[in-house]
Amino acid sequence: MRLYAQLAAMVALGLFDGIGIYMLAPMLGLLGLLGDGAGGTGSLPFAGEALAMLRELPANLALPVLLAAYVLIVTLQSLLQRAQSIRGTRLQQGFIRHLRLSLYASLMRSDWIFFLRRRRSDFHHLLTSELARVSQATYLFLQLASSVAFTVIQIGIAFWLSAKLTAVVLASGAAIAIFMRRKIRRAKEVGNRTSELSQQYYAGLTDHFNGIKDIKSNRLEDSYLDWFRGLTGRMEANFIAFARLQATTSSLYKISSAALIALFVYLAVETLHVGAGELLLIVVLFARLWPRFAQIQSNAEQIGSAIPAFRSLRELERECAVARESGAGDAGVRAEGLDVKTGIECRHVYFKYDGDASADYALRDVCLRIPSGKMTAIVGKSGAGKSTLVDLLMGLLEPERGSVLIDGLPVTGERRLALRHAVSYVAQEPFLFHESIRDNLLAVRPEASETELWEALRFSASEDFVRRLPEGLDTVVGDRGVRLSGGERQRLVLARAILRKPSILVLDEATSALDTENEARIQEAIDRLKGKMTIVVIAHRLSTIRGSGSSRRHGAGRGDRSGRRPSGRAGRTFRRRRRRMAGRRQINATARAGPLAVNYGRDSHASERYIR
Ligand SMILES: Nc1ncnc2c1ncn2[C@@H]1O[C@H](COP(=O)(O)OP(=O)(O)OP(=O)(O)O)[C@@H](O)[C@H]1O
Repeated sequence: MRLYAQLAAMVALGLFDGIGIYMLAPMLGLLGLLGDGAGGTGSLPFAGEALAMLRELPANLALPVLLAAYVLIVTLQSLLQRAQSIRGTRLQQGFIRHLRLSLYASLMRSDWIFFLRRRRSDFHHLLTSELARVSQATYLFLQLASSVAFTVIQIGIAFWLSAKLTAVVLASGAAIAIFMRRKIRRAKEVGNRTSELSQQYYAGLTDHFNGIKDIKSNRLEDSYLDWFRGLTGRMEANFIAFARLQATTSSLYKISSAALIALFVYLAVETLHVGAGELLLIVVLFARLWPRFAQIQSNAEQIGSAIPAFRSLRELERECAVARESGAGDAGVRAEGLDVKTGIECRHVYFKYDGDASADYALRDVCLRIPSGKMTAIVGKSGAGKSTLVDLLMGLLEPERGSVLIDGLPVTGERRLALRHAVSYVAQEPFLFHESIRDNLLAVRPEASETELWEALRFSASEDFVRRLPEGLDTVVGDRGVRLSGGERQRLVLARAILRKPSILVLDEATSALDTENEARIQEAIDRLKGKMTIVVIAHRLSTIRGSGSSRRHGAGRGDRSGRRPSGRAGRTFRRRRRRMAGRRQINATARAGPLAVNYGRDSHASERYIR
């Protein structure tokens, strides 16, 4: 509706402008510059009548009345123009915000695998640079619509004044427009290149600043500078190519305009014998119209160059729609956290990252059970698939075959979201927002009280160091928490995870950056959580898990709690199992408090063993 109102305003503006110009005729007639006869105002519709009416007024009033009418028309036109320009900006910004929102929401609702397959910098690029190009193009589109409406009205007026002359001008205009279509195609090519180059620019910058420590410590600055110099050179050349294209079309329009006016005057005077009033108005109209043609062309070129950016945005939105998580953002679906009563189970789960048939499985035929309210550790060497397994357990990934069950029910659709609502995850590389410690903690539970914040900090052995900071809870942690040590970051992220009071706590090598003392404190705290929540711990080595020396250690290829190899019957079983597992990639999951151990190898049949 707003767009239609805007178009109606554009038409009105064109009419006002035409009337303004048309008023020149009686004005000139009144001043005696145009005759009354067929060659003067007499040849113009209404102009002769208007002049006759003005002449009936007292002599000293005619000119002021005419001038006042002129000022009124121009004032109305300006007021309309003002309203139209504000409405135009509203329309443009409304459209851009809608695009921004729908793209961001689509990204947020896409599944995890979608993010694993895409480069993050592409999202930044699309949501900033490409969106800015689309925003500019939207503004130009409105301007173009306004120019077209204006032009059509003025051509209508010109037709009314002199159909023959207008037909000549329009035919020339059409010929030029056909010729100029090539320029619009060329503008699209330049636009494609702009998209590619700015995508490379964003991706490069993101990578380089993420890896700035490596660059600085390995003295790689010069090679990155060379890359930057090369890319910015190409961007500059591309920009100049576009400016050249625009300058060429603009000068072509100007030259053709001069040639046309010359032809036009010649035809009017020598062949068509047009009257002076008519000729004057048509020349004024076209002198004003021609720049509009040029502007339409220039706008069309710029819009053409932004079309690739618009296409990329639509394409991303389409991809997000395909990757949309079921239940995510649906009206009425309110994900409440699941309460795990008996446990989480994997039944013959297969998973691979690449959809390709020849791609290797990251997990093959995995069966395991994680009892609720206890702590389960998943142990295996690097690349064994621990993180993948945990992502499946958290409902971030879906198995290609097999199923993940909570309390015996498969995790699909809404239950997947509910499961994630119940999980607190502490990643291998802890992430903190560039905000205060308080804000970082409140991000997961805005209603948490000061006491709860300190409790969580105490739990994660962070209380002492936070109290020592000059601004305490209000200390800003820096970009990704750069102002804190790795261990401090890990402890804060752990505090944040606990603050959510999850029913499942997943710790992915969460104590790897801690010294022995702090690790022991955290493990004591985790011990206290047992029975209150289900805890899943990922570790490279069994030794990472507290009490591996003092508690039971399970899994093929390992000795008993004293570190000695078992002898007798147990020893034979132990050696047999070790031989069977030799050469296989394996994961051992040990339940400290429970009797569960899981062993499986990439090429073996999954086996689930209960020890004791
Ligand atoms: N995003 C991904 N795309 C493709 N393959 C992946 C991806 N992430 C992991 N993989 C592959 O899946 C396998 C298991 O990886 P995963 O990260 O689960 O192992 P991990 O046991 O957690 O390793 P680490 O202890 O080193 O973190 C590896 O072979 C890895 O190369």
